Amino acid sequence: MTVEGLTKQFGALTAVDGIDMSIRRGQVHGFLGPNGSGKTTAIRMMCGLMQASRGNISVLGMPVPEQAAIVRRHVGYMTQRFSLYEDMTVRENMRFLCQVHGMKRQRRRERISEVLEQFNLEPLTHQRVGPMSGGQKRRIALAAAVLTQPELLILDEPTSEVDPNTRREMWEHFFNLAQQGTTLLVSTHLMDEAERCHHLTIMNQGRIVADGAVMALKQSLPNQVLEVKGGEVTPMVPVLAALDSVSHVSQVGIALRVLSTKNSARHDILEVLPSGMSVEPVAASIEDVFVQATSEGRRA
Ligand SMILES: Nc1ncnc2c1ncn2[C@@H]1O[C@H](COP(=O)(O)OP(=O)(O)OP(=O)(O)O)[C@@H](O)[C@H]1O
Repeated sequence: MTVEGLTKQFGALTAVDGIDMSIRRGQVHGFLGPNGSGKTTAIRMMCGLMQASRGNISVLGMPVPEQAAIVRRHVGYMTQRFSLYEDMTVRENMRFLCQVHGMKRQRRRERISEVLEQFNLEPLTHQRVGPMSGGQKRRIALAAAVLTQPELLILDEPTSEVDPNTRREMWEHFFNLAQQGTTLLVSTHLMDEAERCHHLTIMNQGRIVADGAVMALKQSLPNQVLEVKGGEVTPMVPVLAALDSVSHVSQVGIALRVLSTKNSARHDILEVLPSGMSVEPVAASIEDVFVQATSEGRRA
């Protein structure tokens, strides 16, 4: 899938501001950004569910919105809000979806059985979706999104409300699907999930502020990452944040993680640290990349 110059304006607000994106087949492509940065709006345009103000979209080689109807047959989309019918059972929901996609009866039976087994949903087959937990609904929504064996699967925050074990299971499913050739675009706010992706695009205020393979993004971080530990670190947060050479400080357990673009930072920190505390350079994480890439908007 490729998008060029994709833009969406809601009156005076430019929610998506001329983004270029390219997603390779068989990859798990993470889509990150603070709340309101434009991810869902971009996704909705890619699926042909919302008209772009400007720009070109090509999904599986077909232009959108011109061929959106055909494209949608090959794309699975799991929205943030559940698109399941609450009064129907799991099986009834699946049967309905297959019918909408014009799947023949025999094929429909096969696919529903396969998917129910694949996602361990057999015990829930005949239960109504309404009273189920948020996590169960997410699992069912994912199963529903892959019923038609889409070539491209777009998942908008698929693991919110999901417990850690189910989350792990869902990610196993994502990689199995990618292994079989499905392309996945996954929006998430969870940094451990972002670390798992092959490729990441980070948005801020409607623009792409970082894009690349996970390792490459970490290596290209202009900031050095320093870790401060060895005592009462909490009172040191405002002290370090006030230093000119420090751009960001956050506490992680018993340590502080400090971002800086200046070489003098380690020296400056040592000058204000009480004795017994240390400051050492550490490897960058995707959270560091995210904080650096999206900090401009917060400062503004
Ligand atoms: N239909 C709409 N009409 C007007 N403004 C909208 C509409 N849809 C989204 N917006 C605005 O566009 C901006 C981007 O919203 P969007 O939902 O795309 O962000 P997001 O990155 O998906 O956020 P989140 O992480 O919270 O889901 C926000 O300021 C939002 O209020």
